[in-house]
Amino acid sequence: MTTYSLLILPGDGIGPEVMAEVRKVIGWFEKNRGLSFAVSEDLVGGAAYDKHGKPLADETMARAQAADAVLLGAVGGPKYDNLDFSVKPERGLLRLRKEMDLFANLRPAQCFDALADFSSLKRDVVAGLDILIVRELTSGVYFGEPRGISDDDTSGNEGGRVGVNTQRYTSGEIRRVARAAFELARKRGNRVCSMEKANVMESGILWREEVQWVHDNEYPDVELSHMYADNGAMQLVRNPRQFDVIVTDNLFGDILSDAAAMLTGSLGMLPSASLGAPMENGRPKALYEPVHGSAPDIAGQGKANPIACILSFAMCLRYSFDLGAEADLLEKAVEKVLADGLRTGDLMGAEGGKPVSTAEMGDHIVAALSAL
Ligand SMILES: NC(=O)c1ccc[n+]([C@@H]2O[C@H](COP(=O)([O-])OP(=O)(O)OC[C@H]3O[C@@H](n4cnc5c(N)ncnc54)[C@H](O)[C@@H]3O)[C@@H](O)[C@H]2O)c1
Ligand SMILES: CC(C)[C@H](C(=O)O)[C@@H](O)C(=O)O
Ligand SMILES: [Mg+2]
Repeated sequence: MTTYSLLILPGDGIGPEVMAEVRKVIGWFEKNRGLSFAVSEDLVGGAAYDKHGKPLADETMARAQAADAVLLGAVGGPKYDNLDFSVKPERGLLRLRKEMDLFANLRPAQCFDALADFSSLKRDVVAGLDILIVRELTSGVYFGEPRGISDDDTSGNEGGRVGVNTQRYTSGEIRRVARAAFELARKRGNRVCSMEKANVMESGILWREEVQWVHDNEYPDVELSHMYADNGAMQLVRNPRQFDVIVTDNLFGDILSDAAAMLTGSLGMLPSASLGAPMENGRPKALYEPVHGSAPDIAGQGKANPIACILSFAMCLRYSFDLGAEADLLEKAVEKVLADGLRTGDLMGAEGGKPVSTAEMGDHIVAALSAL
């Protein structure tokens, strides 16, 4: 029997709360489906800073590199907002992404039928929505050099300081994430829309040209369109179902995926997979995490929606372990509890529903797994 090694990094705020529910799901698959996971747990973000004085210890980084897959909750919180930039909780997450070279961040936004009335958009606009944002995750303005804050403003204007970040992309970085998007599109609706700002940024011009090059040379069968990212944001809200796969850079992908989250009803619904190149065993380097953050406003109150984190584990089953049937089952269990009207606070609207806590939602999903 194959044993899959999983490193769990719950992190901060609601991270540990939602990850506890994923643990229940993992336990269910071990007991009922004969799967075997070697699960270990470690610290990231503020929790790691409290213990080690940095948001990711080198030993944790090494364990992440060695694991078959990493599951992460969330990092950050007001307690750490005034720390030096180099040790902020978010730097721990960015180090994992960069050093594991997780260049393709898959952020699917699906609207479950039971939540179509709950979205801030009309049911007609979001019902049946199933789009996939592929966000480049290891380059762009998040990592470009030069960067920093200096006293170099010589214009004579007040303050005198300058903040600098650099948007930088190479052909290779663009081509590899474009390939990931085209591959995924072939398994879905066979359409890719690439978003950048080629009208104002040279990096956007290169992005457009390289995505087109990959298309023309390697994926001519996939339908490709290009859109400016600001228009893309508008189109996502106007008519999101026009899209199948969206491929975009690190910063635009961050923003567009939060916007896409609200199409599904709540940020608490959106999972993600961050994938790199295949390891020796053929599996991609991978980290799975909800799109949402540590939600300090509701942390410690049992209010967090664990579905984004649980669906991230479904993505882990599918993309790291090739367990598509198990992933489908878990997604169906989520669909069932939503159809049964169970709602964490973020999903409670005028149409009502049965209010449940984080732990109760996890219990119901596990019960649904047994019932399906
Ligand atoms: N991947 C990550 O770890 C990640 C992602 C985004 C933000 N952050 C960090 O989290 C902290 C808070 O950031 P923020 O407030 O901008 O974003 P956030 O995603 O934490 O919260 C935004 C809003 O959504 C709600 N929300 C988020 N997840 C939810 C869930 N599962 N269930 C119910 N409601 C949920 C929150 O209560 C809040 O009102 C910051 O330190 C930020 O840097 C971390
Ligand atoms: C916490 C932060 C570093 C992160 C990002 O900006 O990538 C988050 O917003 C995300 O969407 O995963
Ligand atoms: Mg974000």
